[in-house]
Amino acid sequence: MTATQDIAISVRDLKTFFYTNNRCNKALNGVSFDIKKGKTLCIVGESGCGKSVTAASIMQLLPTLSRIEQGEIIYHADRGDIPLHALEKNGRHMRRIRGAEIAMIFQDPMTALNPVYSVGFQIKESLRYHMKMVGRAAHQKAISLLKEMGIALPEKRVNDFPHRYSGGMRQRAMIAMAMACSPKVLIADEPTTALDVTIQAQIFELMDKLKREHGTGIMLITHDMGVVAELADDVAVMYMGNIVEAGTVDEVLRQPTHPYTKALLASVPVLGKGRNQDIKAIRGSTPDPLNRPKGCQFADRCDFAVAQCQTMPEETRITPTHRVMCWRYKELVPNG
Ligand SMILES: Nc1ncnc2c1ncn2[C@@H]1O[C@H](COP(=O)(O)OP(=O)(O)OP(=O)(O)O)[C@@H](O)[C@H]1O
Repeated sequence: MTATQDIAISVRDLKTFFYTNNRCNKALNGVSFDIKKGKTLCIVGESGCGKSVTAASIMQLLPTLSRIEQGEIIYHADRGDIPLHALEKNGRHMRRIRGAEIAMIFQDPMTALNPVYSVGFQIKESLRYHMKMVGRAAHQKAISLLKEMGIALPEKRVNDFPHRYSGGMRQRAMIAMAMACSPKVLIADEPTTALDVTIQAQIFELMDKLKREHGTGIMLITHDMGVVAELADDVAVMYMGNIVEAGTVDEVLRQPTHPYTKALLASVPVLGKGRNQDIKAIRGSTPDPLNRPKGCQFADRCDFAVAQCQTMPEETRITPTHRVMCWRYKELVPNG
């Protein structure tokens, strides 16, 4: 078990729903996890399972047609616990926390960078707003952040506009901006999907360094099990708005228990195993979120489904850190 002082954000039984055309999509249907200080939590799962909605719920950046229906998001700040779910999303308190104490990086850096201002101006604006740092001190800080992110000639590059940066450099600039105020938590939503693999590796190395040297708690959303193996301390596997399995990276990758986790792992090639490995795509597709099956959401695609799976499985703890939502988990525990 993790001591409370080691947790940066705890999410408990979070339910976030979308309301469109008088219909309700239970995008998050009771999600619980912790983002620990100085650790990386990877959230994995297929498209539409709720990864981005989880991030948007924490940041209080949900679209207008959605809302948090139930549950808690507690930010354990040095000054005390702050219930983020209860803060007004555009209120002063949330604006002070967002970007400064909890920062986010996106797949597309232009989501965060404004094309009409220089990169340096944007970093300095964040330093001014959140840290009251201005003038020469802010300028020097912007340069040192770009340098820390591995941008060559930062004294010159600080004055460039984002369009003069390459894709990888923009991503670094966005991380520099996110890190400007030394956030306690960094939420990264598929931050390297659009980049080539060498740049991808450099960005991940950078994030790992931030975690080690600044004690930043990282929540990394990814499709990529290779990235999980490389970077995660903890893993949460999502399917249709539920965390179906969670645990330490060793538990989830070495002893996957939920049929969905097993299927996800079987669907990716393993480096070093050669060309003849048995790679299996997960059969079927995710159900219509507006017309969900009654019980286990994965049952229709599951090779182990039985009649009991027509009712929603309870969450069971296999170890203090490893939990699973599957009626048949006991039969499926490796060596179990
Ligand atoms: N702006 C929106 N309006 C209506 N429904 C939405 C919106 N954004 C997300 N949803 C719904 O919420 C659910 C969760 O979506 P979410 O974007 O979190 O998935 P995801 O796991 O991040 O997928 P991806 O990997 O494709 O980004 C889906 O059913 C999706 O259709």
